[in-house]
Amino acid sequence: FAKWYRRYRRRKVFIDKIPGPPSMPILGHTLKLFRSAEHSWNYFQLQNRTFYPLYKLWNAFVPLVGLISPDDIEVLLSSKKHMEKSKVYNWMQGWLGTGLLTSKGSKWHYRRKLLTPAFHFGILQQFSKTIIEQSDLLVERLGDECDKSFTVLDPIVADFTLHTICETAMGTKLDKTDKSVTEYIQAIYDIGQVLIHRVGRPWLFFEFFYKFTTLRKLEMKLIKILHTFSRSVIENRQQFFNETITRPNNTSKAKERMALLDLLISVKNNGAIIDDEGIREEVDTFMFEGHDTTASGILFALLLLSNHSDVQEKICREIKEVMGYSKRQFTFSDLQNMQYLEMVIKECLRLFPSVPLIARTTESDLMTASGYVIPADTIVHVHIYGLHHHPLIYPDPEKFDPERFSPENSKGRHPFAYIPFSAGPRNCIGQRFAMLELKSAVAAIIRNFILLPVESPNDVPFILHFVLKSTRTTNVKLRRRT
Ligand code: HEM
Repeated sequence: FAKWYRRYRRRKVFIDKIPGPPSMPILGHTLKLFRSAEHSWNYFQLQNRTFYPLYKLWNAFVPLVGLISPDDIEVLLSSKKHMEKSKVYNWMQGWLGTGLLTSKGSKWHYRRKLLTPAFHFGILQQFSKTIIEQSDLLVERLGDECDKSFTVLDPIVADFTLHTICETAMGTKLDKTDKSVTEYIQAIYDIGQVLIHRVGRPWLFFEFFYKFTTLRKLEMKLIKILHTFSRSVIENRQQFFNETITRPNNTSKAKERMALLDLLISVKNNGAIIDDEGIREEVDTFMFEGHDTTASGILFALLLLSNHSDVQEKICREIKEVMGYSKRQFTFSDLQNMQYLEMVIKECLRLFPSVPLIARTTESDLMTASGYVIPADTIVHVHIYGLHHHPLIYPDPEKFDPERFSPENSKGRHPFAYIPFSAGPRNCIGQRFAMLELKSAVAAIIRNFILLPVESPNDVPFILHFVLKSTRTTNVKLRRRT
């Protein structure tokens, strides 16, 4: 008890030093904070706007602070010591196991080193053909929506990103008519809701209480749907792999050119430390991270563009400069040459970062650049959305202005002031893949359609979720571009 009390006192001194409302009793505060996922999103936003360089949530019993200053964020994210995610990520383990997103220590090191080559520049070049083909299919699908009073984009875009990640990283073509695809996308949304619901109910933090709830039963049902889907993807590829690749090729050169699932299967076949369950957890991790985040990025980009016809015109002009009057498909290098489009996507991810909040648990005391000593075992939030919208960092932060990312205007920006893909050793392994997919989809859509507004991006009602989500669908009007 004496040890616990000493730790509590230290945390209390730290928490009391941070400006903000007085710490509230945990239950009252939690009920207030988590009345709904929408309410908690607004509460986080308020904290971000009001306090600088850091804000506090909860109290010394469960110390939780949020960093806002880029200098402090740099100290945390670039540290090799504080790489462990916060405890909330553990609740994803029923679904994702300890895949790359949720693992820690030597397991994370081994897997990160193993999987990094699967996102090498050369592999991306290989994938680009599939990504561009899928973008053309997306355009074909959207063609049916032209001239309607509005189109709900969410299911169409989620379908595109799931097919793209499966056909590239997993080497598996999904059946367009298969119902399990829509079931899988819905299950990912629902499991996010379940986990967020749990975060807001402190009594459910205890496994003993949680395991008797209907929420747990729902979680188990969703996990079954998710695992059945990912296992079918693995079996499919394993069969193909065994039939076509008879002689295992274990050279590092061969591994460099392998897509993610092939790499995992070949490593397992060659007796390295990964088993079927290990492959399953990585497939689940990459299918989730690799489709939900990019879908959110594309949806918000299209919403923004529908409200900014001038930016659509500039993208069009750039496409003409790169392609001339040719109607041929884009290539990897065409997309690489579209620099203005890249600035637009970067600005979209500033305003609507697909992963709005990340969290770590400090392993030992952490001295921030602003002079606070955050005690060990504190949950530390990096509210990426709050950082990207902070008026001290971005003047007129709500304005959509792709020129912020021109080479001249980017000069001198703090490297940790813009972190849609996080930063440091645990940054997003799929960021180049994501940029390529976003560019390909947006370029193909703008080349073929004029987007007209149905709603404003300024009043999207967000909810607290792992991926940036609104309570509403994303709607635009599509007209064929002549
Ligand atoms: C617009 C799209 C994307 C955004 C904004 C994004 C953002 C992020 C962020 C912020 C993190 C850090 C998470 C944390 O610290 O908790 C992360 C990690 C990760 N991302 Fe992405 N991501 C995107 C697309 C992708 C894609 C396409 C893939 C895979 C193909 C991917 C795979 C991963 C993985 C596996 C991790 C965990 C890395 C590790 O901990 O070592 N992401 N991503």
